[in-house]
Amino acid sequence: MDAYDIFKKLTKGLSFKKPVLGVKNNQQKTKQETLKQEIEIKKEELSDFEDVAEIENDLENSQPSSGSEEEELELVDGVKVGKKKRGKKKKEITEDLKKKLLQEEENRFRNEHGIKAVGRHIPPALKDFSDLTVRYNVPQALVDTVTQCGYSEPTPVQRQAMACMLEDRQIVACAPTGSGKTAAFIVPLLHTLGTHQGGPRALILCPTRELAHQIYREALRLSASTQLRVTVVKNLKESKVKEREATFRKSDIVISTPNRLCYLLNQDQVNISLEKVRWLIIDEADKLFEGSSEQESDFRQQLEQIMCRCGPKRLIAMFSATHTPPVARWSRRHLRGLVNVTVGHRNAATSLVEQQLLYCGNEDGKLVAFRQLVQQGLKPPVLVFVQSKDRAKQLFKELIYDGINVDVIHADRTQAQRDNVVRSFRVGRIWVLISTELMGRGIDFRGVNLVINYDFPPSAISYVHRIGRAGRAGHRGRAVTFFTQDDVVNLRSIASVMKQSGCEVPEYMLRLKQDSNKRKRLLKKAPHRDKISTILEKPVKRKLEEGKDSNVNSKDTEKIKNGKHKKQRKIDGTKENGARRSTSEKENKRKKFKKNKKIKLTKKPKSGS
Ligand SMILES: Nc1ncnc2c1ncn2[C@@H]1O[C@H](COP(=O)(O)OP(=O)(O)OP(=O)(O)O)[C@@H](O)[C@H]1O
Repeated sequence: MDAYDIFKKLTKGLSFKKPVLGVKNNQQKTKQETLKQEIEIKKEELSDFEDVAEIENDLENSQPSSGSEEEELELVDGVKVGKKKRGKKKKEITEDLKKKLLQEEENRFRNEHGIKAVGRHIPPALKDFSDLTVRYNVPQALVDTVTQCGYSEPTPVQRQAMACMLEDRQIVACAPTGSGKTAAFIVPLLHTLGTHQGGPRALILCPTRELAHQIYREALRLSASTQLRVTVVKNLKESKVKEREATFRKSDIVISTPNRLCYLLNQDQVNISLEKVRWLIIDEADKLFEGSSEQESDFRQQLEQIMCRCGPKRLIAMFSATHTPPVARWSRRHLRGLVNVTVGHRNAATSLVEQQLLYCGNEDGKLVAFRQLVQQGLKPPVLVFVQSKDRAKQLFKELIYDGINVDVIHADRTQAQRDNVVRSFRVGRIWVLISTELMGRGIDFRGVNLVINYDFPPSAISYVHRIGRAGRAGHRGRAVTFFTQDDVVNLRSIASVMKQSGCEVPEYMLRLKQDSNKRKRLLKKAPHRDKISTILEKPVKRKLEEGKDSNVNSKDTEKIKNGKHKKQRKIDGTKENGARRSTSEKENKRKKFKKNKKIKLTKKPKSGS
């Protein structure tokens, strides 16, 4: 006991005038500050919450009395000055501290997994799949099915989104491509819906038919241990509509594009109720909300129609790898108690893909660059993106005659053809698949090694999704993006995405001026490009002949010099010296095809037709 303490005890209950109090207060302040610091240090040292209350008590008990608190003091034998009861207050402090520490621990866990969650009372992220059973009573059989699918631990988006959905929280989740968003919403649905009752009680909307089928397959896989029925809306021929209606009613989960669903709902002979719908999932939400105004977005009207038909208790969850202002605005307005979940940086490309930009000069240069990539050795499967159906067809014609195992998918192909192509690509019968933006989103082809953006993507968002077809579920991939002078408008935004995901890009690209009007125009209308065709314009040809172009190897140059290179055509379509492969089987087929086409065109229409 020092002089100060003796003095304090002796003067207990007496009041002093300012000068003495001032000294005392200063001393108390410094003591309190030291104590606070001590508590903070101890808190940081704590790793186990259980001990917190105990240590907090110890610290508080060792705390010297402050001016406002009375201390038990024996003045004369048996005469005691009372002490304030602090038990209740202490308990409150301990509870508060416990909560704070739990929250801190939760935040630390989220940070470790790159999860950001914004909203009120956010459910803690799952530590592993067994948390599903412990915290939410999810049947062990369902958890076992998840692990049997090869999912040993939840991905970051699954950790947070599953917990939110299982606590009936509406969410907007934005997580990198290939990070398991599909399972993130399917597993909670399977648990929430419980037993088979029909309905439907959950609707999943997505932008393309291909994606709907893929989600359907994943839902089937994950629901193997349940009695729930899952269906995908397909084939809406008049004759089949009644049949579809029946299947629809018997299903617990229905997957569809908004177009198909609204078409079915609006059929006169169909009477479908969405009253029982509990969950409405919108996958690739930003794609569906594309268009800056309500008039531009058909989807918003379709969504309103669907939402009006659903019961008042329906909940909404939106998922995508990219997040745009229209989605943010809409969700803020319509989703009560919303939790915004973001994994990593918003609108960032997956870090699993090694990205590269390749300047090709012009359209001919692109074809040369493509062939060079082939010569260097492509590791299939390879996905090639072009900007339109016409260009997809043109590139296909070029590559098929190069003997590449290639096919093409675009909106002009029949459903059967599209299904067939997707199946063949999945099983490895096709090595190179040319596609329009149709396959740019959501499609999960396991193990795509290389994505080639033959035509520059119309926006950074499109770029993120396209290259995200590679580097999925933890596997690494590569993306090569061709560009010409015509693509400079969007070059900076794409270079920035690359830089953000850790790729090297030339500094000048990040400093390029951006013309927002031009960029908006490009979003609405793709730039005009020359036809994809093996036309060697003079400067390129000269370079090739001189072997100056770094994109061309010596073999090519040799062939060009000897006039033996494949298929050179002039702009007017006549063949150049040495370009014909009259002996080749493929060339014969081509001639035959042309001949047949001519015959068809010159045939007189039948009378009466
Ligand atoms: N927990 C997990 N562990 C391992 N693999 C997983 C896990 N969850 C999902 N996957 C696999 O990851 C791949 C990508 O999943 P998914 O298609 O759901 O990604 P996504 O996030 O929806 O991608 P995109 O944004 O491109 O649509 C799938 O092949 C899926 O089987």
